[in-house]
Amino acid sequence: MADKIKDTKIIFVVGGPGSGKGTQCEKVVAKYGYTHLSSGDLLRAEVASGSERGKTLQAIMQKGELVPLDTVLDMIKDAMIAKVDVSKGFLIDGYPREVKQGEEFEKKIGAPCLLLYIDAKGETMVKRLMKRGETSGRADDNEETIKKRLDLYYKATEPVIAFYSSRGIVRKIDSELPVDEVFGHVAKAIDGLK
Ligand SMILES: Nc1ccn([C@@H]2O[C@H](COP(=O)(O)OP(=O)(O)OP(=O)(O)O)[C@@H](O)[C@H]2O)c(=O)n1
Ligand SMILES: Nc1nc2c(ncn2[C@@H]2O[C@H](COP(=O)(O)OP(=O)(O)O)[C@@H](O)[C@H]2O)c(=O)[nH]1
Ligand SMILES: [Mg+2]
Repeated sequence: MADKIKDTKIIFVVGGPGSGKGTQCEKVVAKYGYTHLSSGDLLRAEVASGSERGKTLQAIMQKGELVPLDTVLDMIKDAMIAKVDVSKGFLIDGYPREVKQGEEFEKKIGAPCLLLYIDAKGETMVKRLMKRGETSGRADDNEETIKKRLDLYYKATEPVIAFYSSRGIVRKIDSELPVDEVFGHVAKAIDGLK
């Protein structure tokens, strides 16, 4: 894995729940052909499979808590291995959720060259998630779980941004703007990569 991943760009996409990570990642895929791996989607796929492990995961996600680190990391790693030969770059969406997740990722997989920090106000995120909840069918898009996810984001995930800022790889993206303008800034950050 380590030698194969060397020439592949790894981009962490970090932001609160409902900040617009998934929306922007889709646009990056369309323009740059990167591989999009959403840690939340990988977990939801496991839940949908109906496996025993999926049942355990579902209970944790329903509460808005973090699933065990190794579970998510193994899923991301397997998905990366499956694509590494054909991928120009990886968008790792919704990961790391805490500094420890980032450290373990780097030990087992490799270092990110960029962290896209998708930033929106708390009230904006809540509004978007309540709207998304009307159609998403996601068990965690409800008022109570949204509040827990937001609290956990501020407590556990924001420190991730400070951690990578000191390395100079964080680009803060204002996600209050219309989607296409947000993407303009995302594209600039990616174009700036060597
Ligand atoms: N690295 C991760 C990613 C996700 N989760 C679990 O999966 C849930 C959903 O994750 P995700 O889809 O990334 O949700 P949000 O951050 O709310 O963002 P989005 O709305 O983009 O899906 C989280 O609340 C959490 O329980 C986790 O534990 N660890
Ligand atoms: N107005 C506006 N809505 C957005 C923007 N980005 C995402 N949304 C909406 O906000 C909701 C959450 O977006 P999503 O990409 O799922 O966010 P994620 O939780 O960070 O992956 C979706 O219903 C999107 O349609 C944006 O830049 N502007
Ligand atoms: Mg998402």
